[in-house]
Amino acid sequence: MSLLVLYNPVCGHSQGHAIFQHIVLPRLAQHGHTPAAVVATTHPGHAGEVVLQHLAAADGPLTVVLGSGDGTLHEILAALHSGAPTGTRTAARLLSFVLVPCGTANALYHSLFPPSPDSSQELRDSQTRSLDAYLTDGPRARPLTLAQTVLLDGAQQPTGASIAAVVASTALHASILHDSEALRPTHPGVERFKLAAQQNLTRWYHARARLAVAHTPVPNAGIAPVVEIFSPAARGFVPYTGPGAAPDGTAVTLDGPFVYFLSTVNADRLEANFRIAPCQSTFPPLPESSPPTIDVVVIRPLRDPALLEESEHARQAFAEKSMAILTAAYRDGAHIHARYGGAGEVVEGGTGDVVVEYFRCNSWEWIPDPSDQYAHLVCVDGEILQVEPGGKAVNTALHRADGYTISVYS
Ligand SMILES: Nc1ncnc2c1ncn2[C@@H]1O[C@H](COP(=O)(O)OP(=O)(O)OP(=O)(O)O)[C@@H](O)[C@H]1O
Repeated sequence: MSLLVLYNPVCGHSQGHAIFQHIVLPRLAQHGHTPAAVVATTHPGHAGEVVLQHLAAADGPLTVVLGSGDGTLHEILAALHSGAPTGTRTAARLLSFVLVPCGTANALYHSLFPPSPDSSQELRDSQTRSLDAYLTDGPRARPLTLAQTVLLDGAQQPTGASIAAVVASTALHASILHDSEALRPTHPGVERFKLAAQQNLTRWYHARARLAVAHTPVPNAGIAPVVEIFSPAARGFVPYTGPGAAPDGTAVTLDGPFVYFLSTVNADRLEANFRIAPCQSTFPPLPESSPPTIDVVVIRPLRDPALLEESEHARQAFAEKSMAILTAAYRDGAHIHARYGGAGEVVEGGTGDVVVEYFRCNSWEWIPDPSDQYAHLVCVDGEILQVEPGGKAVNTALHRADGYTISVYS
C-alpha cells in the first residue's frame, strides 16, 4: 500500500504546516510509516494533480493522509472525475483517506467524529482521530458514497459535471457558498457562512425538483424502492405519498418556490455542530449491497399556512422562520421536528405539517425557472456550478466512480 502525505497550508486558519510538522509526520514515523512523498499544496487544484501523479506512478491501493478542509478533498475527487481514463481495469482501485481537519468547516471529519457532549474537551478538539484509526490495526477504512452532479442544457447535452463526498445543493446553501468565498480573507472561520446566510435569507428560488429511486427492487434489501420522507410522528422514514408523488412511489415532483434544497452523502453535519442532515447518522443508509442513497433537506415557503402567495412581505416574514429553522439544526438537528401551528407559527411537536421536508432517495433533478438567475447556482462540496438557461442539474448517488472506491479511516 503506497502512502502519500498531502496538506493544504492555507486553508482554515493556515495551521496545516504546523500540524503536520509537529504532530502528523512524527506520529507516522513513530509507527514505522514512510510516505512516498510529503507535499504541501502550492496552488488551487494542486492536490488533485499530485494524487493523479501518484496514482499513475504505481498500481495498487493508495492511502493519502490529507490535511485540509472538504474543498481540497473535493478537488481530488473532481480531478479523478475529469482525469485519466481508467483503462481496462475491471475491479475498482482503492483510494483511502486519513483526514486531518485543517479547513474551515471540515464537514466530513466532524460527521465521522461528531462532538459528543459526553466526550472530553481534548477528544472534541482532537484533529488526529482519523490518523489514530489508521495507525491502530483495528478499524478498516469505510467506503464513501459519492454524489455525481451532471449539468444538462435544454437539449439534454452535458455542459458540466462534478462529484461530491459531502454536499450538493442549490437555493440558499449554494448562494451562501457562492458569496462566502469573497469573505474568506476577512473571516477565515465559519462565521463567514452566517454572514453570507444573512445576505441571502429573503430570497426565494424558483425551480422544480424531481426526486427518484432506482426502479429495480433490491433482493433481500427488506425495503420497497420508494422515495421516503422523515416523519417526526413515526420517528423514522416512511414512504412519501404527499403531493407530487408518482403512483408507484418511485418519484416525487416538488414545485417551488424553494428557500432551501440541500443533499448530503456520508455527512450528517456541515460544521461540527450544524447537524443539517441528522438522519445520515440516526438512520444510517443501508450497507454497500444496496443502492446508494442521498438525504435531501427541503424548505418550501408556500407550505406555510400563513402565506398564500409570494410577495416582499411574505419573503420578509418567512426569512425569520428560515433563520429559526436553520438555527435549530445547531441543536442536534432539531429542525427536522419543526411543524407549523395553525397560524403558521413554527413549533416543535403537535400534529401540523412539517416545516422541513427531509427525503431519502437515490437521485434528484433540479430544473431552475429560466427567469430566476439565482436558482441556476449549484454547489458541489463548495465548488459552484451554473446551470445553463433552459437546462437542469442531475445528482446521482454512486458507490464508486471513475474506477475508484473511495474510503476514509474512521
Ligand atoms: N497554496 C495554496 N494557495 C492558495 N490556495 C490554495 C493553496 N492550496 C490549496 N488552495 C485552495 O484552498 C482552498 C480551500 O481549501 P479547503 O476547502 O480544503 O479548506 P477550507 O475552505 O478552509 O475548509 P472547508 O472546505 O472544510 O470549509 C481550496 O479550494 C484549494 O483550491
